Amino acid sequence: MSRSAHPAGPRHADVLPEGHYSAPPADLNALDPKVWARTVVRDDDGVVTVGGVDVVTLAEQHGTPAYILDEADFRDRARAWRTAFGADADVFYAGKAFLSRAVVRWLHEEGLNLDVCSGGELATALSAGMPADRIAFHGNNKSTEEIERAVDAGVGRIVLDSFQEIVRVAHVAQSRGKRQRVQIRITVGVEAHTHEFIATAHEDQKFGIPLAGGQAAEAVRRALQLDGLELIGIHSHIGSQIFDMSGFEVAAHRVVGLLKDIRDEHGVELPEIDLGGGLGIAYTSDDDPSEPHEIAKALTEIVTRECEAARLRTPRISVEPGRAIVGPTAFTLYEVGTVKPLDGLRTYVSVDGGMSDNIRTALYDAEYSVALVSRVSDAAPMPARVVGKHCESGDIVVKDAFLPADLAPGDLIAVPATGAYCRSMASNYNHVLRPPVVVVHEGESRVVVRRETEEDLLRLDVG
Ligand SMILES: Cc1ncc(COP(=O)(O)O)c(C=O)c1O
Ligand SMILES: N[C@@H](CCCC[NH3+])C(=O)O
Repeated sequence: MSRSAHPAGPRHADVLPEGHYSAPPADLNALDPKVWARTVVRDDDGVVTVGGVDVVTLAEQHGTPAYILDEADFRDRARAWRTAFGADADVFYAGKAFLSRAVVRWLHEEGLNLDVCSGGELATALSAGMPADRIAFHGNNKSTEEIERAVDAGVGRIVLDSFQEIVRVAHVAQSRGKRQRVQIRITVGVEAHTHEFIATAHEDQKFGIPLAGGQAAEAVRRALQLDGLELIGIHSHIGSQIFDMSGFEVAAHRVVGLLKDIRDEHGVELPEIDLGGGLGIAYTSDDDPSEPHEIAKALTEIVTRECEAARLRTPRISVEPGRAIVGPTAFTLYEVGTVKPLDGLRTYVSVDGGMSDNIRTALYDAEYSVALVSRVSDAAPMPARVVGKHCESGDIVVKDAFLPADLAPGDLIAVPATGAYCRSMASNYNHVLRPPVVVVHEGESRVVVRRETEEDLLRLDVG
């Protein structure tokens, strides 16, 4: 790594630029355990290590940018969810957050189930040995071919999302002489306290069947009549990156209300209720997420209380955390390419990736943290913006950050909490190659998803 001198010029502003800046952190070299994977520490020589491997070695061996995933942390968090919910509930990891065969094996070993939402995720899950009966198949527009594959594989449940799908799944199951276990996803009319694009239980959006106007009750009526379906429960997912449990409380109240109506109308008590995922994680030191045992206790109490009030047997609960398991377990390692101080504004730090490896900042105005990880620095904090290499001014990875004023090309910086929805939403914009996922564990690193190559891109271009 070369380290060239930066041009003279203001490297820290007296007046902070517009944005979400608070006072600079007391110690820029400190790594807040809230946002970093659990085995991350700074060595005596100032270099950050994770899983016992230092970031300079990781960059040399695997290149940058790279997603670095802490296996021990992933397993710990998965196990904590499993233990918190206990034997009377099921935890389905939401594969959309990040899925690879290694992840599927860890989930299997740690006793979790898996939520998939496309044929591609289903194929990954099955190819890595996840038993089909522990897979839930989601999606608001599953193709007939995807439904056939799911039914043929014997998935444990298909979550029905529309009236058309009720008929399609019943038809496919019946044509195979099967009875497919299904849940119906409903929208309960909750405005979750999160970004508009990731809230999913208000009525004016594409997911689920509205409770309002009796549509959900009608969907249940139809599903109960079809021989190809075994209706096992009702599903609700209210959104993502949520800290406030009150949305789940309202959702549980309304789902249980529907279970009661079903009992009264059909004389059937559906045995399961799925409250989806959506639990928030810390992206910056300002975020305070709950622990899995607190979430499990709160959700179980809400459902039990609502069922007692409705004189229903408490159904088996399932949840679908994605971000809360994988999000904190990884960071993205970048090399600084250019450092551009803009007078009276801030310093633009360009890295070798960008919106193609993390679209969340551009898409949701998401906030991230960042730290210099290849060395320590005693330099003053400078207001900075970490940007990528794409031909797009919105190509921002970390919008408002402080980095040390002596930051220079060749330094390694890392953005924590990028385990969820970064690799899984990565693109090839500008034909930039998607980074690898490197797993670190007990002093070893290994690639579980390799870096894309130009040959990969050219192979797709058959014209
Ligand atoms: C149905 C369903 N379940 C689970 C999840 C996982 O959400 P999160 O990663 O926020 O826990 C999602 C995504 O929002 C989802 O749509
Ligand atoms: N992809 C989103 C969340 C949507 C999750 C799936 N419904 C994110 O990065 O926050």
